[in-house]
Amino acid sequence: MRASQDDFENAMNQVKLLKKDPGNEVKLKLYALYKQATEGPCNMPKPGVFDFINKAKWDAWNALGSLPKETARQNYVDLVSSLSSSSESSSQGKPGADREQQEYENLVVTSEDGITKIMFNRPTRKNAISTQMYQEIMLALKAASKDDSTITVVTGNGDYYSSGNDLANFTDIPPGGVEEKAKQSAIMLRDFVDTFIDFPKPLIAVVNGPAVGISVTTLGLFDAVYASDKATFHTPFSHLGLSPEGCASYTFPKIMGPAKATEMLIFGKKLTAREACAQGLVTEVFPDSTFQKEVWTRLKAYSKLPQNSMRISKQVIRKIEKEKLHAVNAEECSVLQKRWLSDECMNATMNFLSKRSKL
Ligand SMILES: CCCCC/C=C/C(=O)SCCNC(=O)CCNC(=O)[C@H](O)C(C)(C)COP(=O)(O)OP(=O)(O)OC[C@H]1O[C@@H](n2cnc3c(N)ncnc32)[C@H](O)[C@@H]1OP(=O)(O)O
Repeated sequence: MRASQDDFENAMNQVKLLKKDPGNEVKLKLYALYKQATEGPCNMPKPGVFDFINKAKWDAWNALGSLPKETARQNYVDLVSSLSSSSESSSQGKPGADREQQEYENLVVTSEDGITKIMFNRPTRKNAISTQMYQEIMLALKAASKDDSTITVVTGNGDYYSSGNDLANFTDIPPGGVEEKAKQSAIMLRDFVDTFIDFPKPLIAVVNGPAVGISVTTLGLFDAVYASDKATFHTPFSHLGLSPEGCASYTFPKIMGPAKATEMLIFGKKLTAREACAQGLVTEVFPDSTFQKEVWTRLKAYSKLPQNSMRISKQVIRKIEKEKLHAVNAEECSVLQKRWLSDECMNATMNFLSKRSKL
């Protein structure tokens, strides 16, 4: 089977996750295959002999001759896949060695061009948010709030932005029983949402695919939301015996009006990206084929705007709401603490985990 554009884009993301530097030779090969796959045969003038780096790159690309774009794309995907598996097996052979370098298990966090990017990285679980991942997201946001970047971006690796709360979180019951679990979860959720409410810089969501549950509700706390036209927005709280969180009980009616918010938050209506944009939850929708390119070009331009001015403007825009949002968050968490103990919620969770239901 030929590698699709999605496979190619996933492979490009995978390269950033490699735990071990693959070495210059492999990096040149990756560069050449990438150029061939995206631009076709080498079309650049040959760099001078003393321009060592660009000449090495040119040589590698030129050596691919007239290799078809599709074959280059496939070879790129295959090469990344072989690198990913060998880097995984070598890290398994040296427990702890690579762990120190990788700060987060479920996120990839990078800082470049004035932008800190926090990428959910559990693609095989559709980026479902495990208990550990909630903690990591809070840590990453707190670090981003203090780093040199001007804006912070949250996105997902793979085909989903995030499928929301990992429903297996509720299977890890502490010695205090389910009541204790519900209490701990409510505390964690409150801290988690508070971190978004208090985030001091422009916070942008790059919604690369479907979003579910808490990954949708928290969008109301972002400053801009850019979505691929493949993204959908789904808050199936009633189906799960739950109630809204992420301050959506306040932000959604405010953003889209109470009637539209009811359809989403009570009846679980799933919105397309264009519908979510028409309702004001999404800032702008892009065709999936050009999504990453268009959004990152724009974000790079925004990131060059004066840092202090952007911070202060955000403060002015949000200040009036902060106290209200914290109160809403506290109330939602207290309601959910009881909901998690309800038969409706427990049955829905068990049905999903025993594979009897899906959204
Ligand atoms: C503690 C604080 C709580 C805060 C309150 C938050 C509330 C919410 O976020 S409510 C929303 C919760 N999310 C869901 O109910 C989504 C459940 N998932 C699904 O319905 C489906 O997985 C899907 C529609 C998201 C994707 O379907 P499909 O494309 O068919 O992919 P798979 O189901 O095969 O998914 C692959 C793999 O990942 C597992 N998985 C996906 N999402 C979750 C999840 N949210 N929780 C746990 N596991 C998830 C899925 O079970 C598959 O696993 P395997 O079968 O073992 O491969």
